[in-house]
Amino acid sequence: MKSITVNNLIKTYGKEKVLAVDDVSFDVDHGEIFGLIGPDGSGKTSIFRMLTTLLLPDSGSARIEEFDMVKDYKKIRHILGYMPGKFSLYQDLTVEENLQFFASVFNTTIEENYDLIKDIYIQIEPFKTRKAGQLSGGMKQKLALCCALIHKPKVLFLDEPTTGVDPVSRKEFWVMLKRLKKQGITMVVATPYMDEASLCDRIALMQNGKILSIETPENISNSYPDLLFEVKAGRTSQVLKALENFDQKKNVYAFGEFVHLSVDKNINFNIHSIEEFLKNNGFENIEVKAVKANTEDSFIQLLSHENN
Ligand SMILES: Nc1ncnc2c1ncn2[C@@H]1O[C@H](COP(=O)(O)OP(=O)(O)OP(=O)(O)O)[C@@H](O)[C@H]1O
Repeated sequence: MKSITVNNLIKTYGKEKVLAVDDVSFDVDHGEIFGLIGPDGSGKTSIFRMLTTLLLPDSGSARIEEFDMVKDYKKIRHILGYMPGKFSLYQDLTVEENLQFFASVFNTTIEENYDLIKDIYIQIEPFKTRKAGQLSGGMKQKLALCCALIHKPKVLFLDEPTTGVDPVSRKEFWVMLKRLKKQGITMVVATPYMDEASLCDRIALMQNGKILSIETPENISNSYPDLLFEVKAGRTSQVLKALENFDQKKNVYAFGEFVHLSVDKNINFNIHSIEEFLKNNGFENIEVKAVKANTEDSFIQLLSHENN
């Protein structure tokens, strides 16, 4: 049996029937970290709200462990933890009071389940008398995770858990998630960060309420269908503008300090033609290298394919 099974979920909003989730199906194994990746408005939060029993679907079904999302919603609430994107904490309560509150909602105590949160809680324990509203972003996030874990859930939903958090805290957060995975907890994580996507076991790439692909990060990169080049020649914005007019380009976009340029694999293509083109357009110190696509490149490719 899978930990989560989702079948043909559809969700619309309002009289206009805005289609937020469009026939979405996927399943998640026990102890898997499953990523939902997509731009704002692609439907991630709506899926989370349905699976955490806070919102009814128009149609479709889902099971969390052995329970039906609609019929068994009360049982599901006992076995899932939810860390919503916007803060779930009571800003005027202290760190310890927040944790006690969440424990009492589930008829448990901090002591009873301390083992599961220990590694995370010791990092914020020195501030246990501080109000949650006065914590840094990284500490708030650790407290929110402790609160979501305090009743020992089997399944954990994390909606953009690292948005607005500094890079060091983001890294630490993923170390914590990997530890929870070792304890057998199933996790579904929505994130807009592509480097985090590659830390998931499998990822679903989403756009306009639909899942475009579900794959391991490695397979997503390996199945990239085009040739990909990394280009540098001075100011990225100028290189980008020039390469927009490169005849053989499929996609061209900024990628950190580089420009990434993709070209159809099936045409007879010589890498030197990129350098020549840039030289003819007045660029100097040109560096061009063939590179392997990562998750972000694959996502851009899938999106452009969908939009054409
Ligand atoms: N309560 C609502 N009423 C009307 N439309 C809504 C409502 N909630 C979401 N939507 C719309 O449904 C679509 C999907 O939104 P959703 O919040 O699920 O996406 P998301 O991927 O989580 O994006 P974000 O990260 O911005 O929350 C969007 O077009 C959004 O405007």
